Amino acid sequence: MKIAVAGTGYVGLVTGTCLAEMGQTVVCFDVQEEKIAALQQGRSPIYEPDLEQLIEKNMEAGRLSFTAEEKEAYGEADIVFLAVGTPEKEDGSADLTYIEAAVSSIAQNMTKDIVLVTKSTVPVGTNERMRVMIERWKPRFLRASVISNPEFLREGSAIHDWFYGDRIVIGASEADREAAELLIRLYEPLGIPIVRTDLASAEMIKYASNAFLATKISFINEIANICEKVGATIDDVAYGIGLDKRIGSHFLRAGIGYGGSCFPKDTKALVQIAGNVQHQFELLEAVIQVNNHQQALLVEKAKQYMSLRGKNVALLGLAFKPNTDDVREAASIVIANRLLAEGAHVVAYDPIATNNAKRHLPSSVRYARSVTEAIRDADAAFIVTEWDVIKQTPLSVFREKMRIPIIFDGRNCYSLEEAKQANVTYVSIGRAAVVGEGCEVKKGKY
Ligand SMILES: NC(=O)c1ccc[n+]([C@@H]2O[C@H](COP(=O)([O-])OP(=O)(O)OC[C@H]3O[C@@H](n4cnc5c(N)ncnc54)[C@H](O)[C@@H]3O)[C@@H](O)[C@H]2O)c1
Ligand SMILES: O=c1ccn([C@@H]2O[C@H](COP(=O)(O)OP(=O)(O)O[C@H]3O[C@H](CO)[C@@H](O)[C@H](O)[C@H]3O)[C@@H](O)[C@H]2O)c(=O)[nH]1
Repeated sequence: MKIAVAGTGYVGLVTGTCLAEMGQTVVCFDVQEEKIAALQQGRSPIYEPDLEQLIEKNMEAGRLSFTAEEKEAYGEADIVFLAVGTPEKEDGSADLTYIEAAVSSIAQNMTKDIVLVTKSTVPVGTNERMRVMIERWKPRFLRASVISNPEFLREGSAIHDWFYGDRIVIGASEADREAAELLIRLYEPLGIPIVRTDLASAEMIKYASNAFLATKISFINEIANICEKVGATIDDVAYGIGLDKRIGSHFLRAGIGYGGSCFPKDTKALVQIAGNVQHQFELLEAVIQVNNHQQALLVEKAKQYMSLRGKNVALLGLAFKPNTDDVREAASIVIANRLLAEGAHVVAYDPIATNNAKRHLPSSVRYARSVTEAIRDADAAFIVTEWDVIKQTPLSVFREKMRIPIIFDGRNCYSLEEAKQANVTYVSIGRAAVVGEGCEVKKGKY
């Protein structure tokens, strides 16, 4: 059996590589020739733990290959996994241009009956429309089945998530029952529970999952903001809530809001999907609004302590979360722009994401090669991503290196006890501020 994968972003690369690791023969195609050229030399265009080693291993075993030729990818393929991007349009709805282009190319280049498996996140109804499209464009004597198989991987732990996911969702219409069974057999060795649905329900499971997780984050962030005002501590509150099994302890880390290539776009797309059927999704609209507010919160907090004009500010962490080089919709972009608008000089540090960040952040941001270089003589430090290398830097180092040791921590990397012992001014999320001696900065005084 030959498997083709369309798109070599996170989802395409992880899908192709992990299927090869499971013993399948896989060829991955992308329209970006430079990505394919790098991959053909065993180099991953993205930073994802363990991915490059697995790519190399499976290329050497002859199970995994990469091509920029559509014919080579789709000709003779039995199954095609579709993993192209579905970015956000200006109105928040999903842009399906890449999906349509890929379906058209698959239809023109297929030489056997195929099962088209949609991994990309697409609005409810898209797979049904894809069935119609491919039916119209493919050779008449061949058959194409369409399956919705949304992906739930998290960046930074994508390989683990493939092999140990909580569930696999397979949506298919009655007419494509055999194709769904083929896919179920392909996934069976993983031993992961399989949820078998119709096309629309599978598409909805993906959006509803992301929207629910985003809701949990905005909820805990709102609780954190109230905690600060009533003298409660968010760490204890989140722990106390999470022990209730009906709530669960995951996704209750308060911070500077969610970012990344999925939650921001998928929440907006679901508001649009609901709007298209005259349903105003008020709860999700509020989740999005809370998140926008939360991403800007750290700068607003800093302004209560100091004027940022002319200050040297260290921005620690640029990726939207640790263990990825992805900067899409990261809070660092909002924070850097706001700091610059307040007149601060920004020196940024990220262990992996700097090259990507340069494409997203204003050109006046300067870059350091280490935490200590970024905080040297700084007037304030903003912690934006909880990379190990950042959160393992003792606060005593901040005290020693900074001109005035004041830290605005958007990820609650340190305990209040550590902050007191290090004698720094430490402002975090949902917790009381710690004010160190010699850095009692107050509004308008600094
Ligand atoms: N990134 C994630 O963590 C994640 C997780 C689950 C689901 N998803 C969803 O999966 C989809 C892909 O996400 P991603 O982050 O991997 O995207 P990405 O932007 O990293 O990569 C998409 C790739 O598709 C390629 N492409 C565009 N048009 C093509 C075409 N016609 N043929 C072949 N390749 C083409 C692009 O060149 C790019 O390399 C999106 O719908 C996303 O919402 C992403
Ligand atoms: O308690 C938490 C958990 C996460 N986050 C933030 O939420 C964002 C998203 O984090 P995460 O979900 O770990 O990363 P993604 O790689 O974006 O994965 C999400 O989006 C993917 C794309 O749809 C889905 O496949 C995954 O299941 C879903 O978790 C990041 O900015 C995190 O910092 C918090 O602020 N608090």
